Amino acid sequence: MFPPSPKQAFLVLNSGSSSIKFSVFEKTSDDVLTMILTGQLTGIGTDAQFSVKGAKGETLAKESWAERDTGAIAPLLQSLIVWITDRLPDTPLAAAGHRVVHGGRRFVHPVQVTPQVILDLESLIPLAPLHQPQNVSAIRVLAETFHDLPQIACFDTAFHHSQPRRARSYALPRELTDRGLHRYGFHGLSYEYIARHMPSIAPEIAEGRIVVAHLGNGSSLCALHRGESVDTTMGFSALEGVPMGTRSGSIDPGVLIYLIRELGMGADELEHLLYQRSGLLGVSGLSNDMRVLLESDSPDAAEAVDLFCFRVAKEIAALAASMGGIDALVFTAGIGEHSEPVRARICERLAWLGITLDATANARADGLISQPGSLPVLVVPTNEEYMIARHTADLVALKNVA
Ligand SMILES: Nc1ncnc2c1ncn2[C@@H]1O[C@H](COP(=O)(O)OP(=O)(O)O)[C@@H](O)[C@H]1O
Ligand SMILES: CC(=O)OP(=O)(O)O
Ligand SMILES: [Mg+2]
Repeated sequence: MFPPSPKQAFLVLNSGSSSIKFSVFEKTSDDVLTMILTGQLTGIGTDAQFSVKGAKGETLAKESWAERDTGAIAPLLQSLIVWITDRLPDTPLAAAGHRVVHGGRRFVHPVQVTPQVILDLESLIPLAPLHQPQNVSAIRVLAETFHDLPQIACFDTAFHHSQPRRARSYALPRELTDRGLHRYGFHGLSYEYIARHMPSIAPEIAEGRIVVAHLGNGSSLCALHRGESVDTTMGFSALEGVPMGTRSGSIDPGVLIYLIRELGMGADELEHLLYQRSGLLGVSGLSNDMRVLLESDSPDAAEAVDLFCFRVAKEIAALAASMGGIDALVFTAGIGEHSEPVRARICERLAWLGITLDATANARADGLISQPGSLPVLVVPTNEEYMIARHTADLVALKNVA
């Protein structure tokens, strides 16, 4: 008999465009990962707010970090790391795991970060300008703080690697496809978490054809068959697919040619328009936050919500067509998990697919929310941080890097 391996702690960072989500997990000798604290730094660049909860949901911190917020992510990350390390349990920190949005063609599995990996990730910044700089920044700040701490990069794009070529291709000349101008897909850690947990949540449908709607500030949908990604709405960048908080979603490329030629827009202006000024914010002229739009009586806000629901319903049907049918629909992420009216409106549009929601269950939003006899519709909370911790712990154990 080998002695049980000692406990290890893992720090997880999920750095987004305007927020950093973080968690600390503890791994016990039986390889179980338990979250011991989780928090977020939101509103970066406007009015940073810091909040942390413990394992039982108790509040450990709720502070305004507005006066240290210059919009730059590195100093905020340094403060965050100081806060976390002061409260780490006795368990030694074995590694840090990061969500990295774009893995390009090279990274199709989690990898240990090396100086070369950092350079490779930096070269992918143009493909994910809203996320990748923050992801790389988080890796650099941690490397400066903990010189010898192994860091593992886990990619949003990796889970979609299983897709057939036809789902990953654009109808472009072959030489451009061969240069990497193809569809990658994102939110893979979220879809992987859902796919892994479906067997325990709904074993009778877990191996079937499931459309997962990850609706948050960034939104995409994924067609899962036998637990693998076979198609998804985001493509080369995190712009394709449904409209999002501030992103346009799919748009006729002719519009872009028009904007360049007739309105004289340059690449930076176009990027800012499509990533930051469009989507729910652009249509409503009010906010990127679905909660604000649902509470507003402005017709433009109502139009933004309607456009969002219409486009999500259309993509659900499109992904069902990709799989030759659909056995279940799953809602997840900020809007998917928490917005009863948005789920109801999307599902109303899909009555023809055999979907009828149970209004009481939809209000409760816990597991199955459809009526008996309907195509099953579920709400499943996602947990990208757990998935990152799992990959990080597995890679550390495999390589014995800690
Ligand atoms: N109760 C709610 N009703 C409607 N929308 C909500 C609710 N709670 C959160 N949201 C939406 O979820 C979004 C954040 O989702 P999240 O998955 O955390 O996004 P991201 O990770 O992309 O930042 C917010 O912008 C907000 O619009
Ligand atoms: C890829 C992406 O859109 O991520 P997020 O939802 O965190 O913005
Ligand atoms: Mg997210």
